[in-house]
Amino acid sequence: MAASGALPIVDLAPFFAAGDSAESGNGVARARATEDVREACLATGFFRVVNHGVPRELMARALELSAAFFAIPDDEKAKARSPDASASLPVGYARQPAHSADKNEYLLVFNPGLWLNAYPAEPAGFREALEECYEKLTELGLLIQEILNECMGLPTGFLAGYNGDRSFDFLAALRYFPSSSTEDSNGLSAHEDGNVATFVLQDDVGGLEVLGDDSNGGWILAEPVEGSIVVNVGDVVQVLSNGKFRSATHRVVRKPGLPHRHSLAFFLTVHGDAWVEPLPEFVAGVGQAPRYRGFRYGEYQLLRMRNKTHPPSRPEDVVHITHYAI
Ligand SMILES: O=C(O)CCC(=O)C(=O)O
Ligand SMILES: [Fe+2]
Repeated sequence: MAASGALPIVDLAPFFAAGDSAESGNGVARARATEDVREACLATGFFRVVNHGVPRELMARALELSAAFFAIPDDEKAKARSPDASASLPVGYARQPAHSADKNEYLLVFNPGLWLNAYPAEPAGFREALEECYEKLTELGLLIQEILNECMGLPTGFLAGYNGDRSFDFLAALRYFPSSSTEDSNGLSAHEDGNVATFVLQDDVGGLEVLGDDSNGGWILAEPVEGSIVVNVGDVVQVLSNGKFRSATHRVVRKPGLPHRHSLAFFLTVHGDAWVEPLPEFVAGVGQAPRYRGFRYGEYQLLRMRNKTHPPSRPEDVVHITHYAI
């Protein structure tokens, strides 16, 4: 059961206003927002942003067009897939296999400026809405990365330099199937995201839940709030911070009697060649032993993908970030 309690709200307006000297009202407001992000990352790893720079009209339009896309017949949706089965990226439409515990279908879009995506022909305007969302969510992602840099106490611009390549980010348009009272309610099993941070827009159906920290226990409902974007930190930040910042555990639950649920999730990631290990600021600098071995991000991504394509028969063989724990 989802515990009551709400996600912390972070107002990003001061980052879009002019004037950023530490003494100005704006500087104070930025510092407050940064502290709010820090507290959320130390607790559950989840928060909600408002005044985030992604136009409301665009969010509503993208979700509406996404619903229109998923409503077309399956054989039509299946056409929005890479024509080349050996393509290096899983662009386009896919549906969870029937045996999967996850009950959803999705359309994946990679950086439109760098990759050839597979878009559906219908509905008109969907491709444009996805590409606009991609651009705006990348901007938001980089702003949040800058804020994380600040709240992790890293030298100015460190994360921007470490993660300056945008070729592995992606956007997922998701649709969850309604659940009948005779099946279990899982929509997306409890998991942590492997990336830097994830940004979720959702319709008004609800179902995204976040695992609370020790003080509030249980699952917290990330309720739909129009115009807001739910943000969670992923495994890369957890490792860089040597476990100090939480990669949030979350899931999607389907309640019987509710219609399909639609969401758009943007994944800010690092390049596959990026080396991920606890940063000195969180290890030697503070007299702590590293809690993770270093790894190449692409290796972790492949192992996680194999969890899905070849689910291990023993649950303990599913690869999580604990794979690299010392
Ligand atoms: O659909 C959502 O609200 C969340 C999706 C998610 O957690 C994921 O795709 O990793
Ligand atoms: Fe997730």
